Amino acid sequence: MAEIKKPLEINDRTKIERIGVHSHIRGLGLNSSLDAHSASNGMVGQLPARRAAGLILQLVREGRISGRAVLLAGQPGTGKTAIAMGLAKSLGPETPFAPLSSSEIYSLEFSKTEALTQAFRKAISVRITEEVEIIEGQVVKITIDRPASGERGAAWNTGKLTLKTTDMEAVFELGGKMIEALMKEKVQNGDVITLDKASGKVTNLGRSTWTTMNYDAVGSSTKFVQCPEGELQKRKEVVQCVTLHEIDVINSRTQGFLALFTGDTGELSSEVREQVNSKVTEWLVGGKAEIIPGVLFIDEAHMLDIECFSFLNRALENEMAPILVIATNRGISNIRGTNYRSPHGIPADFLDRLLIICTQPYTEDEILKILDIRCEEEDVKMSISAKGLLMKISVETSLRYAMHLIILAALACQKRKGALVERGDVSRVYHLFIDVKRSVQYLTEYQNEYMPNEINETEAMQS
Ligand SMILES: Nc1ncnc2c1ncn2[C@@H]1O[C@H](COP(=O)(O)OP(=O)(O)OP(=O)(O)O)[C@@H](O)[C@H]1O
Repeated sequence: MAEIKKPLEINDRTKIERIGVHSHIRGLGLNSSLDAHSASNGMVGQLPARRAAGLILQLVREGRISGRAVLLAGQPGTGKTAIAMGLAKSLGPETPFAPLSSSEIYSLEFSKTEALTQAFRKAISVRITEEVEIIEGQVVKITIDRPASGERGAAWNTGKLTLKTTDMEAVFELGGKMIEALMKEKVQNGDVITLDKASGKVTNLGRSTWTTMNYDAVGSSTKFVQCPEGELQKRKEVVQCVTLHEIDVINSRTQGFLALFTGDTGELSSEVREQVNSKVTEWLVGGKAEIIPGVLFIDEAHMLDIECFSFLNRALENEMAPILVIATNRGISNIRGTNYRSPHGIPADFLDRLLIICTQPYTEDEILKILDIRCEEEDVKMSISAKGLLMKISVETSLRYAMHLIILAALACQKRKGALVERGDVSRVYHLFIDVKRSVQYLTEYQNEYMPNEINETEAMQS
């Protein structure tokens, strides 16, 4: 591999915010001395677990995390994933957080170890500082030559760009790609722009303060910048943060840059990874880069098998390893693929290296507060007595089930043209959608009415 390529602009991906099950979680809700507020940042209760997660956050921030692994253990719906999300939100934009559910490891496209290796490398960022050559100036004039054929829709291939600083002015020839980049950035006379000479990337920095005197009125959102001084061509220090996985994908001949967007990376060769590692080490030694280990979160950890645990054990020994946070709601159960029983379905030697954080069931007050936050998040106005009923349902069934009923009750309310969700709306949807307990009860009652399956028939024959 001649040269290791770094991805450009990959951190510019637009995030689409949806109302998801954890969208109300905005952080761990801790104060500056890492004590947990009873309700803050969308997080309610679980004070010891949140405090413990706060200490992990501190370790990550101080970079003292190599080889550490944390287990979040607790009953279903007690906020293990919510705490991991809170941790992720508190990390800051440069620290990577790679979430993974154990079931994603078992794929036909790649081996378990490949899936885990990719996940590990998604949780390690490299901050690269380098000097690039740029052209920076205020646009005086853009001339684009009409296509010779005069055909409508024919591409504009050539043109000229005049740029100036406070000290000089120069004209640059434009090619088709550069014209496209200028159009994409909506560059017009009077804007201050930079052109990256290596990649051809155009950045529109804003309107030059000089233009206000010469051009028409501008909108209130317009950003003003000074007209650059000195030479048009200069060297500038730029900082990029990319994960090791992103560098791997870009340097993998078979995958290429677009795979980052489709997520269709397939197996990456260990050769590419070795070359990327040695290049990154070179950058580190030369002071051009810095490693930022982040957090790898694996949910449903009881679904990992003995090979995965042995891989994780070894991967954690690596000095570049991120912090590993795993979560499970299982008690004593079989280690996947074996007949051995073990706490949480996790082998004893692996358990021994974990810091264990336990989550506890919620009190009625805490459930009420969480439901309140969810109503706000889903923009649902609900009466106090309806919330009380929802809380009772949550105690009898589960927090998740009660949370699902919020939007359903709001729809029932909308249907009767009500302004406030009332007890009756909650009760109506409670009877329309059954929870797990009632589903099991129903199944036991009507078991014989269902189609028999193969296992039942075989079992019946054996007995
Ligand atoms: N302490 C909390 N504060 C605010 N919201 C919470 C809290 N705990 C749980 N929730 C919310 O309740 C729902 C269920 O919680 P979560 O998925 O985190 O539970 P879990 O322990 O990971 O469950 P499981 O073991 O079934 O995976 C989620 O929508 C979560 O955001």
